[in-house]
Amino acid sequence: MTVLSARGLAKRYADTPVFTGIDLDLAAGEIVALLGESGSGKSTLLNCLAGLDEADAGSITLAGQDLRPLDDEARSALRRQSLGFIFQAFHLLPHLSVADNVALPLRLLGQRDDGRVAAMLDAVNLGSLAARMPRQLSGGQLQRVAIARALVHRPKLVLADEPTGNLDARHAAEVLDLLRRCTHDVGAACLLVTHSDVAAQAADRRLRLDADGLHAS
Ligand SMILES: Nc1ncnc2c1ncn2[C@@H]1O[C@H](COP(=O)(O)OP(=O)(O)OP(=O)(O)O)[C@@H](O)[C@H]1O
Repeated sequence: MTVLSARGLAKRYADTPVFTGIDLDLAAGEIVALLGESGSGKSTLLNCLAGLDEADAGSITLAGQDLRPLDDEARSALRRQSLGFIFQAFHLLPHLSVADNVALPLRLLGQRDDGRVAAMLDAVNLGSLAARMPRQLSGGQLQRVAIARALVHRPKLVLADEPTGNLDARHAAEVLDLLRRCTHDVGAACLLVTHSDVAAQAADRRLRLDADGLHAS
């Protein structure tokens, strides 16, 4: 089942084109690595898919819904429901506990499910740290909280921007393994921006972004 379909996506900043003619399909259950040189536009593409930035041209169909005819509010609602985002710098809220950070996507959907939050924390091996504050965790632990938060509402699509960029090899492998397992468990598709060969090889397939567009790698 196709979770995300993008056609003809293009983005430029002032006079500088970042990418053009991007077509992309992601199926439920697959992890796809997005590779490319620094500055090739990987983060920009991810942000456009997530609605954090706006493409200048093209269409995006997410969970069967074409985003174009939707107003801002409907787009945001669909993205809240269907999307999980993992940032390189974690982006946890410092004044909320680990459990409350993980519960956030559910709260934004008007839901409360303490059992689901606890199960997600167990899935990333952080069950015993639920009451801690983010400043009391290591980098690898923070990234695992971010994975739990991105998946707690069972999104159809997970976008991860260099989720292992800040971690040493052992913790990076652990986080990738968790991401793969959790993504498969919730049946999501995952697009993973990475500079790491190990992460790229762990993906189901690899795409490379360059000046000519997006190619199988
Ligand atoms: N807000 C912005 N305004 C102008 N130019 C931008 C903006 N954001 C990104 N760019 C430019 O767009 C291009 C793509 O940037 P982007 O961050 O998407 O690349 P990337 O492939 O993710 O790079 P890296 O691997 O280094 O993170 C770069 O040339 C960058 O300078």
